[in-house]
Amino acid sequence: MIRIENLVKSFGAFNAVDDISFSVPQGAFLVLVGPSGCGKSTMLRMLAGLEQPNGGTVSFGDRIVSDGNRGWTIDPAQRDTGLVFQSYALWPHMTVTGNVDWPLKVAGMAKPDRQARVADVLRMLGIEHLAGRYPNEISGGQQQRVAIARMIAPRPSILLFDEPLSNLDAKLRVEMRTELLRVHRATGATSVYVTHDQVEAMTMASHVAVLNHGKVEQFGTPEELVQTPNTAFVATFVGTPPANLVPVSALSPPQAANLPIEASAMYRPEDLLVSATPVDGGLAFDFAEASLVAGRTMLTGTRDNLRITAVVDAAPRFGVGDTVHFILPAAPAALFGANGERLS
Ligand SMILES: Nc1ncnc2c1ncn2[C@@H]1O[C@H](COP(=O)(O)OP(=O)(O)OP(=O)(O)O)[C@@H](O)[C@H]1O
Repeated sequence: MIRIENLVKSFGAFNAVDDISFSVPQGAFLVLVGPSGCGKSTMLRMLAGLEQPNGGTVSFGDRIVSDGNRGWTIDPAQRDTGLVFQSYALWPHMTVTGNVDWPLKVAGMAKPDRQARVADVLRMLGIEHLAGRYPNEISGGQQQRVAIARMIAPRPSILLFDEPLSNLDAKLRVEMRTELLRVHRATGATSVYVTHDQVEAMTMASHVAVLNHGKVEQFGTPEELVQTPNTAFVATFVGTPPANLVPVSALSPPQAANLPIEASAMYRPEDLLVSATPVDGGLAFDFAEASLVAGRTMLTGTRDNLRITAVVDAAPRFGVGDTVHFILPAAPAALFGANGERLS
């Protein structure tokens, strides 16, 4: 189990991590997701013991490993964690085997045990045929597999990943997500995974912490975040495509009736319809783009600073310069106040 209580990390007067608390059970796949600068990497570095918190605690199981209130933290090497970064950071002068063997050697494992363990993890990552190659003789995706093999070889009980797939091309990223989850399950470890990509978060996580400005906007399962977003930020950050948020002041009279004028209404893309001709209660937007998604059409319109997306079974063909009329359901799926808090 990982328990984080009232964790704070400040750089000067600025709180990069601002009083964060949550816990996940053993075996969880926790994803920390949020926009650039929200404090994800700082959180992960505190879990790894690379950064000393200024307040609060981090516990692994029953053991407190960092205590910001008392000003101490257990050394990274003594925390039973493994860390993989975006850059693979393999040792260039060592072969794949040498790289994966190194942490076992440092841990004082006997040679025959090391050989067996290296063979095991190379097989687990599907890279046994690369054992004798040097890092500059293998691809980026293969290097990342080696980095992951090196991390799991000493059997850490907590696996920490900092944007591990961001250097890979789109197709490989999708394949590696599945691979990583397989490795996570095979090791039985608890994983913490940092990404700014909400799709990665929603497809991989058992638990998600959505961070924004050093705070947790919402903590929950991917389903909870999509079905019941607590804030306007979460509503428009998660989901493929994310929900639409329309200021009540921009709605047509039938939809706006009885809603507070300063609020924003949430509509799910799959609850909207589109029309090429004006419709009572419809909202007129400039056509922006359309694409096919699993046999349905995803259609986006823009107007001033507003953007709205519908996913529909069939849509007329629109071109640049056309007006699209979006038809909203009678009531929004959720309502958020001016400061982003959920009203209903
Ligand atoms: N050593 C440091 N000194 C001063 N400020 C720092 C330091 N490390 C991080 N910060 C600041 O703390 C905030 C959080 O940084 P962090 O790297 O944790 O964000 P992040 O969510 O991981 O962002 P990204 O997705 O861009 O990597 C940022 O505003 C950053 O500028």
